[in-house]
Amino acid sequence: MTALIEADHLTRILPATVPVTLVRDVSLTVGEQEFIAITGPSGSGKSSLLYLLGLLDRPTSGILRVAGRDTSSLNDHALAHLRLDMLGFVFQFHFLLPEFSVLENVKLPMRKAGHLSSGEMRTRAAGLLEELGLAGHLDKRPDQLSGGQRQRVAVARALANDPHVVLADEPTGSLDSKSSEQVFQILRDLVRKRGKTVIAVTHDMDIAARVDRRIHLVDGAVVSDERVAPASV
Ligand SMILES: Nc1ncnc2c1ncn2[C@@H]1O[C@H](COP(=O)(O)OP(=O)(O)OP(=O)(O)O)[C@@H](O)[C@H]1O
Repeated sequence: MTALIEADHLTRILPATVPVTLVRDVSLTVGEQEFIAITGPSGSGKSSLLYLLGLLDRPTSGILRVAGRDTSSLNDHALAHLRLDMLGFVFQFHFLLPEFSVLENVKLPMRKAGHLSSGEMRTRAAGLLEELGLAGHLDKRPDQLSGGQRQRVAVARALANDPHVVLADEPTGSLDSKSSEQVFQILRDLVRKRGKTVIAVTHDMDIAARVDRRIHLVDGAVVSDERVAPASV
């Protein structure tokens, strides 16, 4: 298994009068084409761990390697580039820019990465949106779409730079059951059909039951890391 992300005794402590341990001594390896759920009670550190794995936060101690690179030695600029090249994010709330069109929102991470021409960005963004069933909505603004459609735009944006790993924080948390199922199927297809790795923080037991690996946290620590046979649905 090629390791995409390797966490070695990661701990994240929030400095305060009484320091808060968000993530406690977590070691794990994430490989290619894995479909992973991070589960655990509210406040168990799921989002905090996702942010560390996604290079949105730095550990207090421990080593995090992404694509074999020790991230502790990287400055913020290098970290941002590694993030743009390797990782895509989907959050519970879509965080699309309201004043930009759907197409522009998906082009934004491509602009930041700076690898493509304007025409290439447009073609790629439109292609992703079409694949996600949003062909007729390219020029709309996010507030003209339903919640499920907005979340699909957020998935397209996460895929903008063709990342190896998509990290999702409660991706279905604000959706009705039909839209949740659609987003689940899209995430599953990213793994099955596009060979991506997906790591999703979720409270949704229906989703957690259908992934290939479940990492369960309690009080910031991994209490179980269970691989299951890939589900057919
Ligand atoms: N900036 C902060 N300041 C103080 N406490 C924080 C901060 N960020 C997180 N925490 C606390 O750290 C713990 C872990 O938070 P985190 O959001 O990672 O948990 P979670 O498992 O994702 O929770 P939830 O399921 O409710 O979203 C919680 O007790 C939270 O209240």
